[in-house]
Amino acid sequence: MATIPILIGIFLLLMSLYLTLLLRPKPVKIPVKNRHVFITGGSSGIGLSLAHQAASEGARVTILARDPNKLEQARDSIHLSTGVNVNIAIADVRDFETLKAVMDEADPIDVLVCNQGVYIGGELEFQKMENVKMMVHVNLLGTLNLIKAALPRMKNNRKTRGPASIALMSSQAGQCGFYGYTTYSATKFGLRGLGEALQMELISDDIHVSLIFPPDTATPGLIEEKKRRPIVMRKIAACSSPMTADEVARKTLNGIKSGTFLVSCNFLGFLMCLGAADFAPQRSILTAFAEIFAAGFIRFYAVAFLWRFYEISSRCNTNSSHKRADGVTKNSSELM
Ligand SMILES: NC(=O)C1=CN([C@@H]2O[C@H](COP(=O)(O)OP(=O)(O)OC[C@H]3O[C@@H](n4cnc5c(N)ncnc54)[C@H](OP(=O)(O)O)[C@@H]3O)[C@@H](O)[C@H]2O)C=CC1
Ligand SMILES: CCCCCCCCCCCCCCCC(=O)[C@@H](N)CO
Repeated sequence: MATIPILIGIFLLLMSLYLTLLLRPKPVKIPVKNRHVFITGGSSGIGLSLAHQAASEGARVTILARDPNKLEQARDSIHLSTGVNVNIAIADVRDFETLKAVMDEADPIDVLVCNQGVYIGGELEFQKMENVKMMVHVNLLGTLNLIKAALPRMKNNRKTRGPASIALMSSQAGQCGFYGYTTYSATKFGLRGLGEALQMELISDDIHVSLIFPPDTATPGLIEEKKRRPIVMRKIAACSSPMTADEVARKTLNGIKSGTFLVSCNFLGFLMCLGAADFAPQRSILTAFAEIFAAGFIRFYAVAFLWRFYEISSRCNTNSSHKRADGVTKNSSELM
């Protein structure tokens, strides 16, 4: 009878050995103190909270966005609460040449956080093509622009400067495609492919990629989004409660510092990451263990969530007059 626990013990031991030998990349610690942390979309919401936290941990911080007034307000608020002066950079991430000029002028970057992002809600059918293109351009191409502009100087003298990080701000809508998020989800799922490939390209340069998957987060961006959110998505979003920008920024900074590839922000997000590990690089034996053993159970749980999401979608949409009567639902993007 004692043979079963012994067999289980041997199995777990072999599994640990397998993971210890094979898991890549190796664990890493990425400090932020006295290092240059460059945050796009750093004048508002999650990016602004992150800038506050990085500055208070002794990082040299630069925030980038388009609106100079918002950037200056952000700089003043960070100075007021931390006593630290952050640098500001004015650029649109869609403009590669300006980004290149900004990156060539700034101190070489140790931690690049590609956090800028836009969401214009609504069903694809009713969305203006210019808004579809704008989301792809800012969220996905903008991130590629940033990385391409920053990389040459990030790689320089890396051996003497220690490990670096590139963090990509995805979303839980980059793990599950939600109603009203066709384009946005495409851009945020796109960041996952980008991140996996980039990590493989940059591992020998000691540059480590993190992908962050926040749920709804109380920011100026979310306030705007909620004004036009399709009713189906309002009901789906009610399945999980919003986090504060400070909480998400804390998870982001911890994820960056530990070189974690898939960074979740709340418990449901943690389950989503465990269940969708696929080919994500993994450094932690414990998490790899959990991914291997939890995947099936999480799929079981996810099926129940999907059942609920599809119930909501078909109940709200079977009566098309109801849909049309709700201006927010049907004409969401036409309002833009
Ligand atoms: N809030 C939420 O519920 C969630 C947000 N996210 C993601 O987190 C990130 C931050 O979101 P949140 O804090 O809500 O954002 P906000 O809308 O509050 O702020 C967006 C920031 O991005 C900047 N920005 C927008 N467009 C550009 C551009 N073309 N070039 C440069 N900067 C730009 C804005 O400044 P300016 O307009 O001056 O350029 C601003 O600083 C986004 O990528 C978002 O998709 C993910 C999950 C949930
Ligand atoms: C086992 C798995 C369970 C999964 C359940 C998940 C329930 C999540 C509800 C909706 C979350 C919406 C996130 C989008 C946030 C976002 O990116 C926008 N706010 C952009 O501004």
